[in-house]
Amino acid sequence: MGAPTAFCAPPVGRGVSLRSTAAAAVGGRLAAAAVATRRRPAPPPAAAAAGGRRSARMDAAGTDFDDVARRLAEELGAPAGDGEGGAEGADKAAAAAATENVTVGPGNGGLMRVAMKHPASNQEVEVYTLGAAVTTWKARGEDVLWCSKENKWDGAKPIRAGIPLCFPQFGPGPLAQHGFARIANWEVVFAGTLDDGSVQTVMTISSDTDNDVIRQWGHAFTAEYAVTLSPTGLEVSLRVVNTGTTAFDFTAAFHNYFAVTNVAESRVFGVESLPFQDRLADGATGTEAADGGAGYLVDKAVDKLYVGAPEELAVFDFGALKVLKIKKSASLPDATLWNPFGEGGCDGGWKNFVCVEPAAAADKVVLEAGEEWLGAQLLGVE
Ligand SMILES: O=P(O)(O)OC[C@H]1O[C@@H](O)[C@H](O)[C@@H](O)[C@@H]1O
Repeated sequence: MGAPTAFCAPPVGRGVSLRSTAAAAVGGRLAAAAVATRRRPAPPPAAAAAGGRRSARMDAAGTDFDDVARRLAEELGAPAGDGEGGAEGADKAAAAAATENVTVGPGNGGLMRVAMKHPASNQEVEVYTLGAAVTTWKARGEDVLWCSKENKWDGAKPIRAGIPLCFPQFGPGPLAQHGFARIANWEVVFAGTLDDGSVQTVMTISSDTDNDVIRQWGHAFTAEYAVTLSPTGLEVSLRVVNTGTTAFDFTAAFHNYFAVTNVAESRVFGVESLPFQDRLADGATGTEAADGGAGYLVDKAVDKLYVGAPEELAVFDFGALKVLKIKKSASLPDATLWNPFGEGGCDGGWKNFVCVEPAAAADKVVLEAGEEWLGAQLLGVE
């Protein structure tokens, strides 16, 4: 079968559109739901890639991920479609799938949640409008992402689970740690099935969003976050558009919490010999040791920003004999590796996660008026 090759799925399909009435959550809770079926809206017009970085809309053809996708699809018996729908019957099926595979409603703590299924590949994902937080991703019935048992689900704090979205500031700085994206209430603008059978939800925030911290940042922007399930795996992409008349800059990251059986028996591949900034040593710079292909063993606290990390990174969970793969866009040139390794850290569940976080952080992304930036990652599991 032809595995999807576009890293960022083409935004055409049928689905559930939830304009602000549905997403108009009070304190992050579901207030009302108005559901209609429509075509996925066109994205903002493409603008110049920011700061000379190339667009994150990458073609995954020819990468290991195509092999992952093919194997996954074969193993899981995904339909060998040629992507050429169009018949009336297929249209009806697609329309039905749009609602069958997507459920929108209150989740933990009554917070609004979009739950999506991709039955052909036996994957499920949950995304909350609070922080556009992907909290759960199940592949073949198993959790790939870690979720803290200490979450209160009360909207007061960012959700510690899955893929917190860090924007427009990664780490500490003038704004709250990791920026406002992970604590803002995002508006769902699309949730449904795309023409290629992928299942997607798209959420946005902008300078018009009613949020004090966004106002405090003071820049005119829109941010659109797309979460897509396809036979290839889970893809998330963040598009930021400067809608104002003056330039601004930002940093960003996908703060992946990968679930592992035991962090001390996990190895991270792709960081050997890379330059890094050590956040546990006031940002001191260094170069990671060569690991001879054995990977980085997470056997003590680590909080490093690798500068110029490769496009593909992986975590090997020896306990489960599982490989978690990340393919990141060139617009996210860096990657953080983090685990507090101890009860004194932020969460009692530290033994069961390792964070590998594609980031644009060592250098700020500069967006001139009218420009847009797109950062994306594709996660797979073997
Ligand atoms: O506790 P938070 O704000 O979610 O951050 C968790 C960690 O996130 C990582 O990305 C940072 O590198 C760490 O320094 C930080 O401790």
